[in-house]
Amino acid sequence: MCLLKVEHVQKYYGNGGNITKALNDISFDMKEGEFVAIMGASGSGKTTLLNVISTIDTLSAGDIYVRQENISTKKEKQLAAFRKKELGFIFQDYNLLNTLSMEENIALPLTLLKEKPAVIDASVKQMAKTLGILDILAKYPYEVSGGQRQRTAIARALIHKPSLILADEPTGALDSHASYLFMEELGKLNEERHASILMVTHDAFSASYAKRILFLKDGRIFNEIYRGELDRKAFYQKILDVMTLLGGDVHAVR
Ligand SMILES: Nc1ncnc2c1ncn2[C@@H]1O[C@H](COP(=O)(O)OP(=O)(O)OP(=O)(O)O)[C@@H](O)[C@H]1O
Repeated sequence: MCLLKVEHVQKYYGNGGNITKALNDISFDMKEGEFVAIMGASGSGKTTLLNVISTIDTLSAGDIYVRQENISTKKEKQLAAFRKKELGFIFQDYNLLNTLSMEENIALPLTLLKEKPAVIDASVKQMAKTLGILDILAKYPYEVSGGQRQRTAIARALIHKPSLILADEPTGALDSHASYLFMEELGKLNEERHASILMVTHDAFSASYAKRILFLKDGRIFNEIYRGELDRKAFYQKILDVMTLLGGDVHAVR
């Protein structure tokens, strides 16, 4: 079933003679259970695309449907409810709140949805057990390891069973080993729990865990590649090839 439909989306910043077309007629679909990465050079529109899909930012033109519901026409109050219920977020720095325990951090989406305390408690325990972080629930973010913070961020993104997980440069602040561990977790989430994931990244290694990659250039979809039957390493090589083609230089696409 179609989970996300992005139709002729445009986003302009500025006015008069000083307009930046951050998104210039973007259209694509995402099915339930897909894992899609968005790549492209700095300034190509990646974060803007994620922000309009997450309704954090408004569109200049076009429509976005989540499960056939047009989210571009909703009012702010409805949007807030939509974000809380349907979306899970994973940010570069994980955005865990230092004043909340790990348990409270994970529970946050359910607390915002005004779930009953007993339901919250059971869900958090279940999720923490799955991710192997049961023993740190009473601790605070600054008292645990980087890997445990990652797992907590994943638990929080999943606890309310969102339709779509949006990740913006989730490995951006991690070294290569931590990136590997994080992407293994995210990959498992997609493979084993069929989570639908849309991830912005500039990193070919992280992108190689996705099943499909959209390459943006100057606010447009410039290229699209599928993993198909390739194993992850072969897909990684293919991504590097496209990046070279795109930028003339791998480093130009960060
Ligand atoms: N709030 C804003 N006001 C004006 N211009 C903006 C704003 N946000 C983004 N832009 C412009 O829109 C374009 C796309 O920006 P965006 O942040 O989406 O790119 P990106 O691909 O995510 O880049 P990066 O990899 O550097 O994060 C850029 O030209 C940027 O300067």
